[in-house]
Amino acid sequence: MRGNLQALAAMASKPLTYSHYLRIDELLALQSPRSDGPEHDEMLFIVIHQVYELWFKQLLHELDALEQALGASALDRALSSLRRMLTILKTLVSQVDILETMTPLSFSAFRTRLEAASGFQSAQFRALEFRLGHKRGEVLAQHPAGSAGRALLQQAWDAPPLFDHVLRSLSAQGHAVPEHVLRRDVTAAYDGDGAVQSMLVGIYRQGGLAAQLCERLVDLDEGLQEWRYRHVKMVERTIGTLPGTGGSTGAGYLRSTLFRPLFPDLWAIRAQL
Ligand code: HEM
Ligand SMILES: N[C@@H](CC(=O)c1ccccc1NC=O)C(=O)O
Repeated sequence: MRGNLQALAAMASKPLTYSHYLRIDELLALQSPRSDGPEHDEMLFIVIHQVYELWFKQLLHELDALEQALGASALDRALSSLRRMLTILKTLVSQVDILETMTPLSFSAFRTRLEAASGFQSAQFRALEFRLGHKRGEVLAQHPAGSAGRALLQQAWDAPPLFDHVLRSLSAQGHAVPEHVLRRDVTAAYDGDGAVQSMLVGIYRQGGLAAQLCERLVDLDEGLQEWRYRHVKMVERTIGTLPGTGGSTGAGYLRSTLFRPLFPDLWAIRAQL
């Protein structure tokens, strides 16, 4: 207790600086290349992944605000949160360009030091997938019980995905969302519903903020698919047909993850609009 008081007194006496507020010294000490030398490009590899994880953290933070706005049927706030998420997603896609300045030769010079580490193990990416509705039990099980990643994923697993928050908000605003969809098991996959699609067609024809919300959700779905596509092309040019360090077939596996929509109803109705 006395130590805390002394630390607080010391903080109170010193003026707050950029470095102190942002804990820059700690942040810049977090890049630990493992290769001999070390290989110049390993620093880029580490930095870009850490930047991705900070943006994943921000996307999850914005998702909290989006879901809160939907719960209050405050569609203007919901659209602001979505606009920010979409802009972050564009940055995540464009960041792939930076990593593509690394040649296959540079990457292969330190790739063995990555051992079995892989993006497969990104708990925040998987939490984002769960919160956006792409829940898979086997992914949850891949993260050790008691780990921070497992706790994050369990919370995301139990929570209603974004589209359920959208449907509950639309229902609260008087739109005809079927009861069986509102009461569905939120840990189960959702493959779309005809009555929901009819309701959405009505929303589009009515226009307004609810229609804009649906269009931004399509942008979000497309944006994540865009990142997956860029990641596949980067993998193809960097390791070709080599298997992944995470045990997958590599690019072949990643190609199989493309084109799975997060919000199937919004894609199913395009021809009716
Ligand atoms: C040279 C760069 C990269 C290569 C060669 C690469 C390769 C791979 C491969 C082969 C996989 C399949 C799993 C495995 O067997 O390992 C994978 C998965 C993944 N990688 Fe990368 N990756 C690279 C960069 C990145 C970056 C910068 C991120 C950003 C966080 C990232 C995030 C992920 C994620 C989230 C998965 C799981 C995808 C899924 O299962 O849908 N990767 N990566
Ligand atoms: N799975 C990648 C290795 C890799 O890219 C990676 C390794 C450690 C931490 C994050 C990574 N990024 C994506 O998988 C590979 O097979 O080369």
